Amino acid sequence: MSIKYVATSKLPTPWGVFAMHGFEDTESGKEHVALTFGTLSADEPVLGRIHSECLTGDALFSLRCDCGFQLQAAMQNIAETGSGFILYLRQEGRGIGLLNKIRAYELQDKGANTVEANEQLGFEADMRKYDMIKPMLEQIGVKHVRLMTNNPRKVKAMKEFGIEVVERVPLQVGKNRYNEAYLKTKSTELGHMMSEYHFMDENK
Ligand SMILES: Nc1nc2c(ncn2[C@@H]2O[C@H](COP(=O)(O)OP(=O)(O)OP(=O)(O)O)[C@@H](O)[C@H]2O)c(=O)[nH]1
Ligand SMILES: [Zn+2]
Repeated sequence: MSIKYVATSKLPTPWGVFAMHGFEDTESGKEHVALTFGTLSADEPVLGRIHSECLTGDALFSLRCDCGFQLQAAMQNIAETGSGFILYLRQEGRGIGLLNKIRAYELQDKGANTVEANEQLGFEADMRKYDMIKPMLEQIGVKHVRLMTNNPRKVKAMKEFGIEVVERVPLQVGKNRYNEAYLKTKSTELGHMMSEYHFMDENK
């Protein structure tokens, strides 16, 4: 993998003005983004999130998953803390791509769970790789992280790449009647830590 830093711009959001840093994986052609807020320290732990692309949840308001709610909560937490980062990684559908995710959703509409659907399509449950994290964090100057996630695989991956995860910060938001079974499968089959999830108010 070779990750090339390309450019930085401002990204004004409802939670404040982030900086948006663009990266290219020159081997795969994938374009990744790092958002940063405030001044990041290389010596102190920084609040951050590694977020995998979910077009349906992040941009199309889907209630099938928790992604969009987690992204918003992470941006809000970072702004309230005064500093932090989000690595927005273009590995849609846990690495199988958007169209295969729609195929997987079709199978889930017929009764498969999220893991079974991937397997019926010939994929592993989670195909993501995290080797872009290290060069991206190097570019934004982060070495020690308070990681917002419920996913133990992300914590493990960061440690494998030599980044210290000082703390795992739970990010359990957006539970609703459409993603309840999906969240349960993430917990039982993929090892996610889910103890603090509460139902969202869908009328909000
Ligand atoms: N293949 C597949 N991918 C899904 C499905 N539902 C959501 N996804 C993808 O799962 C990924 C979720 O990524 P993250 O938001 O980083 O979350 P996570 O790995 O579950 O861990 P957290 O940090 O706890 O949120 C995204 O790439 C989604 O597109 C599904 O049913 N099938
Ligand atoms: Zn999602």
